[in-house]
Amino acid sequence: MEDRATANIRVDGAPAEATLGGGKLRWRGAAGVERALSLESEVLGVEARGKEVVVRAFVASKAQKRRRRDLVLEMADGEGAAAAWGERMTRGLDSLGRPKRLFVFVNPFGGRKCARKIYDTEIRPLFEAAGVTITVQETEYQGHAREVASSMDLAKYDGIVCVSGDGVLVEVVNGILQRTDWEEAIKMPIGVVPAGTGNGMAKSLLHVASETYSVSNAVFAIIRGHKQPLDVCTILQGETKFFSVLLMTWGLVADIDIESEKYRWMGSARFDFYVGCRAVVRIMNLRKYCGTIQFVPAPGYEAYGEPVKQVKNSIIESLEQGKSRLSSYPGPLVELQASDWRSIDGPFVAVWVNNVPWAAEDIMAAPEAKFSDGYMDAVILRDCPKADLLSLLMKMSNGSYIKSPYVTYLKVRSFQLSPGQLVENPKRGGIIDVDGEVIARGEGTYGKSQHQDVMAYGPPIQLTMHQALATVYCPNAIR
Ligand SMILES: Nc1ncnc2c1ncn2[C@@H]1O[C@H](COP(=O)(O)OP(=O)(O)OP(=O)(O)O)[C@@H](O)[C@H]1O
Repeated sequence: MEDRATANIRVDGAPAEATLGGGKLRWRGAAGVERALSLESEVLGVEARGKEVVVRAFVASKAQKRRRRDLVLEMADGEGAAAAWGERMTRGLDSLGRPKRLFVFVNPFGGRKCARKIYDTEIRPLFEAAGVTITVQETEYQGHAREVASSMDLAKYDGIVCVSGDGVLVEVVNGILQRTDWEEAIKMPIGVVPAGTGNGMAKSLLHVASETYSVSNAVFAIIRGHKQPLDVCTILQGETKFFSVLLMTWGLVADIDIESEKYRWMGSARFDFYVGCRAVVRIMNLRKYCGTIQFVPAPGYEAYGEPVKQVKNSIIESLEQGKSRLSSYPGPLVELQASDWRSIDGPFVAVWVNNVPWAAEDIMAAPEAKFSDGYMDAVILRDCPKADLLSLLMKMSNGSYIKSPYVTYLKVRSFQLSPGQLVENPKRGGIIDVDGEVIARGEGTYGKSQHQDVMAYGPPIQLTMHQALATVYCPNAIR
């Protein structure tokens, strides 16, 4: 859109002169006020209709909330001018590299069970206005998104969208990485539209780009098609592997979260109330877990912990074994020296390892986390007087809790958790949760007898980062 075009038009019945150039459509409105629309950041699509050009816009108002608006330009020079302007603007939009064909997962059971309604009322109309061809797949059971992502014909689509919580996103990443063509497949951009109870990724992407957290802003980010590389963490225990893009939690927050599951039937408001009460109960009867963590610190964090004399580097061993079997993604190929490792011994109140800043839309667990820096942000809480703990948890809503003297916050390349039993009850273990799913439960924890977890509680669980392995749609260039 280097060249400039002008035309006499009528907008909302009032005559005006319009200019098209530099990626902007400008015109003088009825009161003589100059108006402008940016093709890149405000226009969804364009259509020539007889003598008219309809510009489907999504504009930010003073209150910052974007709204749909159709601008109808009536061309004084008739149909030929309308067709030429329609084509010119369409060429301008096409040059932006926006996705045209999207595969959309909708989890009808996500969050408050209204993802389907959100899709019909808020999401589909925006995609339609942008002329995006959509293929929708409702997820029918747990693991369905993973299955589909592991076998679908990706050549038919420009991107995959998850209208869900973080759970479906994680399934899609895991499904893609189990493909034999994973190396190419993982380049497929993935979009997230928040429609679950845990929407940490959508919140992180919108917040870092200074966009308001909303369904429509998340959809518009996908339509605009900006992309952001995303680190993927391989979680490994022996032969068992799992890929994570959000966070691992052990101790306090995992306990509150998982023990609250059984009260889900109560509905969201009472569920939130229950989580609050549960948090207070957990603080009153604060649990501390034995265990050890080991890590390879990022540059600048070498002073944390104690040097480790002997590390059995099973990360590399397991990944090397995986490589020889070929096929799916083996995990990152890292060369870590034994001398790089440091360790911290328990007891621990909580350990959280994060890839992105927000763990949910109201919990900023790792304010320093970056999407593709190749590091995890580890948060360690070893002890904290009960009197300070509630206020510390409250400050998780804006991330300021990391300033507490009881919190250790550091960036690491690799991390190993050897979870132990409760200090006050050696017969009882804890819960390890990755991206909202329990991966290991110790003896005596809630749900132990009902579920077979993917990993065992006790043996070391290792986390290693693969920098910028995946790609997500984001609102605009992220710092
Ligand atoms: N039709 C379905 N029935 C049951 N489970 C489903 C269905 N579709 C998806 N799931 C599972 O629901 C889980 C959570 O999905 P999602 O993250 O979208 O919602 P959520 O409300 O944020 O859930 P959670 O709070 O458990 O994280 C995923 O593991 C997914 O596999």
